Amino acid sequence: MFAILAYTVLAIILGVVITSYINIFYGFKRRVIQPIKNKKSTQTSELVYQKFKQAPGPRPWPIIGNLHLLDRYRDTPFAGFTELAKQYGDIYSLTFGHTRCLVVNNLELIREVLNENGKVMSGRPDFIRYHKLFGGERSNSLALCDWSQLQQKRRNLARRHCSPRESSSFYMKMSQIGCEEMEFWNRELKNQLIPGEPIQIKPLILKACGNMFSQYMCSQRFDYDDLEFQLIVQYFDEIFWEINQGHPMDFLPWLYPFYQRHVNKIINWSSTIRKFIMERIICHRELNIDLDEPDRDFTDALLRSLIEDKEVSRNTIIFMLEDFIGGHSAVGNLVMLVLAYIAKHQEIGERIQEEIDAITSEENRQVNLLDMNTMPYTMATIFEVLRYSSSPIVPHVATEDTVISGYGVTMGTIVFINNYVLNTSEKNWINPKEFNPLRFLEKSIDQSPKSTDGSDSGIESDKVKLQLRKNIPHFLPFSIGKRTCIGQNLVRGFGFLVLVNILQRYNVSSNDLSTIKISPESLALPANCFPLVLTPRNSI
Ligand code: HEM
Repeated sequence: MFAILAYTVLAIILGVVITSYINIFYGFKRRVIQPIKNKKSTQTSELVYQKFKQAPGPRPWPIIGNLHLLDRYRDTPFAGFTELAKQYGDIYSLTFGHTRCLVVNNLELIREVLNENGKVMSGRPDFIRYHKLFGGERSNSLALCDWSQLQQKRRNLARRHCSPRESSSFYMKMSQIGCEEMEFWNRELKNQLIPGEPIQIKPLILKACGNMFSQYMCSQRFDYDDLEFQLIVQYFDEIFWEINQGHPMDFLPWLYPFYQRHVNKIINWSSTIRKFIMERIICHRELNIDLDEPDRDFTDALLRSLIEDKEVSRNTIIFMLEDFIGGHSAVGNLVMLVLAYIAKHQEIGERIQEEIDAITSEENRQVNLLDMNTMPYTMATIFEVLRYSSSPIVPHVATEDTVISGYGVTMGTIVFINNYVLNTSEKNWINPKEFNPLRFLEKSIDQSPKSTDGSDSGIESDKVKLQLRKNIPHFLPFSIGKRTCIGQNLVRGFGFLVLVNILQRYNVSSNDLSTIKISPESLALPANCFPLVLTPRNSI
């Protein structure tokens, strides 16, 4: 009896392994057939079909494919991809579980994928976690859905409000909201701060960012001691961390039952957030919308589109608000990282404070968004954090068979865009391992003598005025192409305001630098991260 059972189990395991291998091997070997112009033919329209091999790569194993190759790089998969590129070249294929993957490791290839082939490379992976985070359906999410007409519509709807142009009325609104919120923030901090003692500052920064986003998009702010608000800010932060982590379940979905508790936690975070958005924001706004008046904010624009456009559903707008309000976690985590690097390199904080003081000392005022262009070192520090943390670009998926750099890419292939290699390569940066904001600065074109009215706040180094380097082709923190980040102006604007308003009033340091643990390849910090010491500046 026992022997029969053992043989049956063995036969099942063998059957699973063989089926898995056949499946993986088929994906590994499959060629892509694409039409090309017939060079011999005199008729320009005549097409012939050519078979394209997939990019080279290691032979996959049954069940796991090539996942074992990244075992050493669990926390730094893109460093692993960079290592593998030394063996297989700048473009290579892998198999994770049963899924074919392509990794591209230089700027030309990245452009070929995201710009030239954007139309067929704009899907997203079908991970279970992505569905669970968005009410069971990842197409509800702007960042995790496949490309579609609805997505185009959602992006257009969001663009005006969520990508405010410099000196537009939306930009000025952002500035005002950010500055006012930092006044609330400062009062709250004073209540909590014990001089010289470290403070867990992350929740407070996230609440400030959360309020900036909800005021900007929904004209609504919440008290810092509002328990529901505190909870959703915390849950958004948990989700930001979660989304930035890889998970074995993504490529081995049969592990799902073993991670049921984790998945339930994710479902609870996102459903609590949605309930909050529904009850505390949308419900009473729906009653008050006046279609004859211009839109006050993003929520008005969404509610208007709900009434005017049959394709837009209530779900669409709830999830869009969730996506965009949730952007505050990215900004909060980014600011925390900047503060961490300032705690590690005190001279960086001092140089930012020099820029702040040059602007504010005469007029004794808050820094606002109009000051951003005269604070190049501050912006360079934010960019250096973006470079140094090298936040990964969300993976893309080929929605049709296509060809990249002469290699066939089969439909469903997940494409990893290795921007880590761009950010860390000695070909692109001098001494890339060094944290140095100056790399984002260059001599100012305007070398006019420094004005004497105190308004010139440009950092001077050996009497040379510096300005921010713009359009560095290999620096792509927000990606390029069809699915580029919609929130980048909000990141720059609100991130800048939070940072300068903190440094205007406080010196930032740490009593124990060893507590500052920063994971490479990620902007996300754990919800419970390091404390910092905020010391009021003498001049304030
Ligand atoms: C430091 C902060 C941020 C960084 C580094 C960042 C970076 C990125 C990157 C790399 C992508 C993927 C682009 C691609 O797949 O090619 C992306 C997508 C996206 N981001 Fe951001 N982002 C940040 C903050 C924000 C904020 C604050 C918002 C909204 C308020 C936002 C909204 C979005 C959306 C909606 C997408 C999806 C666009 C699409 O797939 O069509 N992001 N972001």
